[in-house]
Amino acid sequence: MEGIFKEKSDCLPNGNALANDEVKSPFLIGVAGGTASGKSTVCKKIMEQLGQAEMDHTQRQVVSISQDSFYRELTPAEKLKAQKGKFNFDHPDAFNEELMYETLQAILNGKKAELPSYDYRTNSLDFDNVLVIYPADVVLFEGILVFYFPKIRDLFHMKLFVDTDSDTRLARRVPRDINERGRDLDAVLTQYMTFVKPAFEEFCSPTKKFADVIIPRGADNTVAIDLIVHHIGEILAATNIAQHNNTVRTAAASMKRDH
Ligand SMILES: Nc1ncnc2c1ncn2[C@@H]1O[C@H](COP(=O)(O)OP(=O)(O)O)[C@@H](O)[C@H]1O
Ligand SMILES: Nc1ccn([C@@H]2O[C@H](COP(=O)(O)O)[C@@H](O)[C@H]2O)c(=O)n1
Repeated sequence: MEGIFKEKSDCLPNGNALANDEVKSPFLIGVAGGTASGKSTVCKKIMEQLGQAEMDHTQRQVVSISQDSFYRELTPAEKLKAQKGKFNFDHPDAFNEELMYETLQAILNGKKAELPSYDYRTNSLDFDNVLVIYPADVVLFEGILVFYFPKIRDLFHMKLFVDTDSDTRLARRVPRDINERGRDLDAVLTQYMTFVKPAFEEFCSPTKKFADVIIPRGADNTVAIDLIVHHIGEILAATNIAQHNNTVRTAAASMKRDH
């Protein structure tokens, strides 16, 4: 997985021009929570309320990425285990921590990144479906263990934890894994009892204490989502003003030079 970072572009696809040595460093928000707690749904709602969801992804000021893109590639023996539901995808070792850190660093340094999507049917990264992350103002990074790794946790400007009760999460995970992830009921329940539940208790749940905002009931909590959206809206407005001022300053300097 090399070459996922591209050099900083001078002119962004969303029309924002960067001065030669200016870096567009986004506000990075971590969104953690147990499996099927509603992390992706919360991110989607935030994007929708900010008017970003319907925008072409090259134009967005707010982008959302998933920790799934950083599952490490499995050895042939691990692949066989995974096919039988006997690989622990909820353990921190299932992720490529270094790549996750380097990618977030690159994004924070205003570089474009290309992330593979994740194919749950084959338990592997899908490099044919790559999500291009252009420099944005706000980046949401969601996943079960985004607050687990201290080095990564320290990169976030804001940390959200989606706190949905475990019965509800299991009731959502079962139909989702059967309908969308190509699993059968027996495998879903065995994986849940063997790996998912114990790993949630050992690795994910303890990271709730690092959150700045805990969102009980996930996407149903419209009050919490409204407050978060309001906060992000203020960040975007401040960024737009700063960019406008910078453009005016650059134009004034160039007029003065030409004179
Ligand atoms: N508030 C909600 N009410 C009903 N279903 C929901 C709600 N939030 C999420 N879901 C459903 O639960 C499943 C898991 O949600 P998702 O947002 O993908 O969770 P996560 O990203 O935490 O795994 C999906 O099928 C989604 O449509
Ligand atoms: N090949 C895989 C990879 C991951 N999982 C499960 O996905 C869960 C994380 O995704 P959420 O959208 O639910 O947060 C995690 O609990 C893994 O068990 C999988 O089943 N197969």
